[in-house]
Amino acid sequence: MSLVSVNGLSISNKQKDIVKDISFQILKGEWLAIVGQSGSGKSLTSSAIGQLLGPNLRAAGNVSYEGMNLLELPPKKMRALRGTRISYIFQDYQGSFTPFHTIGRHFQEFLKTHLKLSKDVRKKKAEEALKDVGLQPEIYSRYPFQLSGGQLQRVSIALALLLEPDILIADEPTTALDSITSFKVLQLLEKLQQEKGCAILFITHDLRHVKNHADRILVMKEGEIVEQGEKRQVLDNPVHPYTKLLIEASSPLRKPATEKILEVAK
Ligand SMILES: Nc1ncnc2c1ncn2[C@@H]1O[C@H](COP(=O)(O)OP(=O)(O)OP(=O)(O)O)[C@@H](O)[C@H]1O
Repeated sequence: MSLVSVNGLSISNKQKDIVKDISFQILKGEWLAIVGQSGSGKSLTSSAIGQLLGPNLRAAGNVSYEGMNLLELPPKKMRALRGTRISYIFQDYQGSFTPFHTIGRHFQEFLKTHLKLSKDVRKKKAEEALKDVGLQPEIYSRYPFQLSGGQLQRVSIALALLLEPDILIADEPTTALDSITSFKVLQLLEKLQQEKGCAILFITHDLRHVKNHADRILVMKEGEIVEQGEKRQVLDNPVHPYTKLLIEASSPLRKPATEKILEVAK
């Protein structure tokens, strides 16, 4: 069942279209990965869904969610949806935290904005959420700089999932983490996704993560979707030459076709 339906989305600045008339669906509870070369428009696409584009960019088309076009939603309504029904986590998780506020204060303020609960209940909810992402309750009184990258990204996952959103948009959430920590964070994300039933729109460069976790894949190149389908179909029988190159380049057993990739990436 479709949760979000993107139809004819274009993103442009004054000079040109950067994302060009793309259409795709995010299905309820699925893990949809967007892959593609740097600059292909993955992040802009995910930002447009939550009206997070920079002021010099314009999105046209339709992003349908529960009968609304998210592109045209008044900013106040969009802010109310973000964090509750549609959540984000980013590569730059450090930037999501105020350095001189404890982790507990981040939870307190987030919950205060969205729910009417007493301070003690908010604290209890925060500690439970920390436990869900494998962190000790003591983390509540720590400051962001006292946590490792992996711990901090877990906290941002806990915050993003706190109000059980329908969709979590994860824009390269593990790029800044070492590979073992990335692996653990993504395992955790998949476990929570299964428990809570939310869909994940996952932006990544890394086909290994796609192989491990995605249900479906969208391949973007130069602002267009060149291929989309079920994971196995796309990985085992890629149709577009660019998808074939991406897969070839990510295979540890084959010599990366660097020259060809550079040529396609031009
Ligand atoms: N605010 C902006 N104004 C103008 N151009 C922008 C803006 N933000 C991004 N771009 C350009 O739009 C293109 C797509 O950017 P986007 O960040 O979506 O790419 P991406 O596929 O997510 O890349 P990466 O994998 O490197 O993060 C890039 O060429 C980028 O330079």
